Amino acid sequence: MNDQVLARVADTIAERRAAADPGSSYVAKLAAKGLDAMLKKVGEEATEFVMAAKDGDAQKLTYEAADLWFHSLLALAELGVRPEAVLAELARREGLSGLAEFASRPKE
Ligand SMILES: N=c1c2ncn([C@@H]3O[C@H](COP(=O)(O)OP(=O)(O)OP(=O)(O)O)[C@@H](O)[C@H]3O)c2ncn1[C@@H]1O[C@H](COP(=O)(O)O)[C@@H](O)[C@H]1O
Repeated sequence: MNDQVLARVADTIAERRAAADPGSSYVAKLAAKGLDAMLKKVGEEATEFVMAAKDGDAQKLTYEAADLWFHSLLALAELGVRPEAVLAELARREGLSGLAEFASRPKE
């Protein structure tokens, strides 16, 4: 286990999106349904993450976080964003501190 896991899962997602059978591949099944279906799953998994956190169940929280990250990777892939870009943004923020420095970030 190392920090290449996100990149490897993104590579697998790209392979499955390109070639896999929606009948046997979960990635291909959601890719066939499109972005809205992926975003619906992200919302559901985020809710399950919050419920696990409120329960204080660390094992379930870990499981739900993995579900949330995975479905986020699916949505990122649909929009052509690699996890390396997200990790680079987190790394950039390591050099920032305090409200003033974060004020320059893109607004919703
Ligand atoms: N990490 C995951 C992963 N995490 C979760 N899931 C799927 O996401 C689902 C989670 O959704 P839910 O908990 O809501 O369960 P569900 O009700 O069965 O799901 P739905 O019916 O709502 O779709 C699980 O049932 C799994 O099928 C995943 N499916 C795939 N991966 C990765 O993607 C790779 C390719 O998978 P396939 O495309 O299936 O070959 C795998 O080798 C893994 O690395």
